[in-house]
Amino acid sequence: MGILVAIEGLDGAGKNTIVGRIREQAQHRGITLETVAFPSYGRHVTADIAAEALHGRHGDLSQSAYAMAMLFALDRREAADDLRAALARNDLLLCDRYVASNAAYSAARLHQGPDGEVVDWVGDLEFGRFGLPLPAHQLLLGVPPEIAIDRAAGRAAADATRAKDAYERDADLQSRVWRAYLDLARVQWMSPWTVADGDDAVEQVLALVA
Ligand SMILES: Nc1ncnc2c1ncn2[C@@H]1O[C@H](COP(=O)(O)OP(=O)(O)OP(=O)(O)O)[C@@H](O)[C@H]1O
Ligand SMILES: Cc1cn([C@H]2C[C@H](O)[C@@H](COP(=O)(O)O)O2)c(=O)[nH]c1=O
Repeated sequence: MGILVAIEGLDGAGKNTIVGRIREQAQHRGITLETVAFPSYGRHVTADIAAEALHGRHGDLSQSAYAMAMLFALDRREAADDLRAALARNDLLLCDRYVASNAAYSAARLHQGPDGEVVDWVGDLEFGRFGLPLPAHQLLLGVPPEIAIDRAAGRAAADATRAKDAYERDADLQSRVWRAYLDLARVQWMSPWTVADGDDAVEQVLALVA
């Protein structure tokens, strides 16, 4: 039975890049690993509708923080059996975004803290009612908004399929999400957290299964 580790961070922080580096190092070290990214674009309709809403479709759907969080939560609920199976056959299951993304973005949208109503609602819904596995560890990529926003802009300029969505275009929201993530890490929401980047992030994750 393996462990689930969630990689969290801002849009453009470099989560996908770090996950790739951890995968490469895990292979060298004989650690069995699977990775999964949320939202599950192209696999679950809930994820695709959420993305479409953040690109201006589906009327006023994206205006509701709770409606958006519910779509992201239902996307993970559909993946729950696959997550448990991946945990059973690997040392490490690495999630590029997990439940804490919902907690951080929802809290930031609603101007609430880590002890606010929406963070409790996300935890109760996803870990309680939906029975999603708790992460053994949550790693927040220590990349602040001014850097993450630049990286997301560079990516959008280089790749027409990565145009910025409503969350990525909102610099104030990104700053509040950063604060929300730091708060979740400070209170060690749901499981142990660390904040790291680059080689430190890679080594911290691999040390959990060494
Ligand atoms: N350490 C780094 N230094 C400079 N650029 C980086 C670094 N890590 C990632 N990038 C670049 O920043 C951009 C965003 O990286 P990436 O796609 O890994 O971020 P992400 O956190 O997965 O983003 P999102 O959540 O928005 O999908 C990419 O163009 C990537 O090449
Ligand atoms: C999984 C998840 C994501 N979000 C937010 C975070 C991003 O701004 C968008 C889309 O995610 P991507 O990594 O940029 O593709 O959705 C969220 O609010 N809640 C979640 O659970």
